[in-house]
Amino acid sequence: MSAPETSTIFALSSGQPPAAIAVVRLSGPAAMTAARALTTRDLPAPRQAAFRRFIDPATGETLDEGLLIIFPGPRTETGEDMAELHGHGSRAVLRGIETALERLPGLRLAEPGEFTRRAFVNGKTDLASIEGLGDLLAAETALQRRAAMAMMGGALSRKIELWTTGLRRLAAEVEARIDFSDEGDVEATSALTGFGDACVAIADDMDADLSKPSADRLRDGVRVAIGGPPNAGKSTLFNRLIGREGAIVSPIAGTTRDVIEASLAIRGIPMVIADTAGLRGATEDAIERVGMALAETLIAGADILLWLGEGRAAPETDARIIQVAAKADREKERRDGVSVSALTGQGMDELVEMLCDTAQSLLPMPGDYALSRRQRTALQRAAVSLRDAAGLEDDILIGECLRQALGALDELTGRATTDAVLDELFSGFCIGK
Ligand SMILES: Nc1nc2c(c(=O)[nH]1)N(C=O)[C@@H](CNc1ccc(C(=O)N[C@@H](CCC(=O)O)C(=O)O)cc1)CN2
Ligand SMILES: Nc1nc2c(ncn2[C@@H]2O[C@H](COP(=O)(O)OP(=O)(O)OP(=O)(O)O)[C@@H](O)[C@H]2O)c(=O)[nH]1
Ligand SMILES: [Mg+2]
Repeated sequence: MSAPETSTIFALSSGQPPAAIAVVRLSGPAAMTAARALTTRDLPAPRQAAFRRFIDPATGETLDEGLLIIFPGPRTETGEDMAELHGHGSRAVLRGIETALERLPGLRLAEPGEFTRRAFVNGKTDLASIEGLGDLLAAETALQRRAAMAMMGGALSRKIELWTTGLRRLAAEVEARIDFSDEGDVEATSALTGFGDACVAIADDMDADLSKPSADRLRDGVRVAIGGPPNAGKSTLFNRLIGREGAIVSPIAGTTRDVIEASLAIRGIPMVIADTAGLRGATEDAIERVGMALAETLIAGADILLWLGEGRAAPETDARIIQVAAKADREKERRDGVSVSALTGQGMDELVEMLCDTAQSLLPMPGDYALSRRQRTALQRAAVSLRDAAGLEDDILIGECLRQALGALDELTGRATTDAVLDELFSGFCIGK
């Protein structure tokens, strides 16, 4: 553990001024004396809001009036002494309070994420939970919020602890064997019944987590492409889905050339819906040809394809395909897929329902966390090392694999993380968090 912090940090933790109320937080050894210096009367009882005037200790001038709360460490968010001034959120008030604080010895403005970083350094939280907090701060939809809350609440951290405990036990077994192997007649670890199985069981558990939907889809939205031949009604459907005239509609075949994207949440599910150029065998128009190539690329990389195929087969794609029989108000004969008229709205509820059900299956279950790219790569390395360990004969090599797996897990919790990784992570946070 590193040396205790000597500096006391402060920052506006609420939204940017002007605002109704502003919360200035302080954390560090001088938090209490600073709170005392800036307010009238005595410090209130811990964790109880009390009304005070906020004064500039240099001049005695009243800057504002508001609520003061003190939080004596170590049972605080950062583990240090903390205080909060809840004042009025004007620029002038904030400038007055910040200037007064800055002049006090040992106080300085916090860096982005520095409160959270102190919580981490003081063992109040681990990296997985902090990544959950970062996701929560960025959450725009209910689904994102639920996944972030699960991660922040320690659902992944607890799982990592379980794997770590299991791995340490296996590693200790191997170490003991290596130590005693000079004394002869010690069975190799690989020959022990259950050792390989125990490694594989943990790796399987990790892979089960890795096979779940990733945070990318949750953060960026499920990619939905609308495709089909020219004039099929793709742009009309696109406009109906996004609720505005985002794409040009016309009776001329080949109207849409560019990919037109809209990000939105439908029934709380984040999606990026893309309208594409109509696909047809041949065209004389060079620009339309480029548009068709763009459409094909986009369809190939989509998660879901709404295919307005009119009997034609969809192009190569890994996307889940939903067949749409468009212009249902006009075309009366039975066709494959959901009958929809984007013009009249007929069948739209059914289509949206199918779209949402399919999108849902690509996203984490409500209440389950989603792994970030950083977390996935670390966990993948742990699982691979474990499977390696299960297949080896030599105890020294087995021990090395287990150490590597443990190292990968330590990166997830932050037990073994470089300053560069921490800098990167916390720099994405706001000042005051
Ligand atoms: N006014 C205000 N609201 C806020 C925060 C804040 O700092 N100030 N938060 C800022 O993030 C969030 C709440 N997070 C918090 C996290 C830990 C502790 C805390 O005191 N933890 C202690 C004791 C916990 C307990 O009593 O069970 C600890 O962990 O030891 C407080 C707030 C959201 N709302
Ligand atoms: N009756 C009826 N007409 C529709 C419907 N949807 C689209 N249309 C008409 O069909 C024509 C083509 O519609 P678009 O939405 O531009 O078709 P598109 O598939 O985007 O065509 P391209 O961009 O050229 O590939 C327009 O005249 C629309 O008004 C529908 O549900 N019912
Ligand atoms: Mg179009």
